[in-house]
Amino acid sequence: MTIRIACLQLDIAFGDPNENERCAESAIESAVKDGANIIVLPELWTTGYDLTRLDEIADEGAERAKAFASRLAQAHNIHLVAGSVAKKTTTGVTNTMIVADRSGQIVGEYSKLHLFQLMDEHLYLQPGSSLGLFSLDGLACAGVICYDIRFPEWIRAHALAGAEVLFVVAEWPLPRLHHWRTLLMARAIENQCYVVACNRAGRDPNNVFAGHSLVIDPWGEVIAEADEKPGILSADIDPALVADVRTRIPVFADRRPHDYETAKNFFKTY
Ligand SMILES: NC(=O)CCC(=O)C(=O)O
Repeated sequence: MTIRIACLQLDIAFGDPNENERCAESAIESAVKDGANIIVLPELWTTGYDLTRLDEIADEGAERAKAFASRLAQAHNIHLVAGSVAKKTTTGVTNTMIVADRSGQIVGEYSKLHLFQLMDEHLYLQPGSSLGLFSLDGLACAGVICYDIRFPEWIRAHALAGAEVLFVVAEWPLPRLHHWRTLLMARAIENQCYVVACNRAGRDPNNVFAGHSLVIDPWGEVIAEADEKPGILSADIDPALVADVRTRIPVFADRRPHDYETAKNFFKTY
């Protein structure tokens, strides 16, 4: 059975949660009309990278984003991988992904583990400390955020737990478009999973963003790719393909973790 995915490649109004919610809701309605079962939003889609104003605009406990995701998921009977938002906590602000299932339950919450210094995240945000695993109608899913895709061992931990679909939400700048496409394809091929990657479009005061949201199958084939403009990228995925590819080339069964450990200390002996 196929599942229709829609990535909402939005342009994000800098530091304006009200305007961004309005745009996201209207894009969600369009994707629903097109038959989407799972809808994905980009990274920090309510505020953008307006990090100097987080005191004012970050979402207390991500409660507003959770209410938004829960209401729309239930109203439209869809799963909503509601991108990430700046979540205010007692120990600082995190870059946190929220996932609501079709019943309106919040079934996933993951805070970005690897903070991206080139965009000053380490100055304003706290890293998370938990895995990004969740389940949607029995489909084993993982969610990661932008820079996280440069850490294959982090994605592997999710694949080893059984993830069949990796959702990536991002604000990835245009100058590194080549890295974005190549890293996403590599993560799909090495983990033999679907990769659904939703990037933002447009620009902010510091960056021009790449767009090019992608859906890649477990064989590494790009089945849908957006251009750089705002829009909705739709694709149908077939979860049965994951088991098929994993049977054809049994990468997981052929792993030799014990031997990988021995490499760690090799040069320390000199
Ligand atoms: N928002 C991000 O994490 C951007 C990551 C990025 O641009 C990269 O090159 O990595």
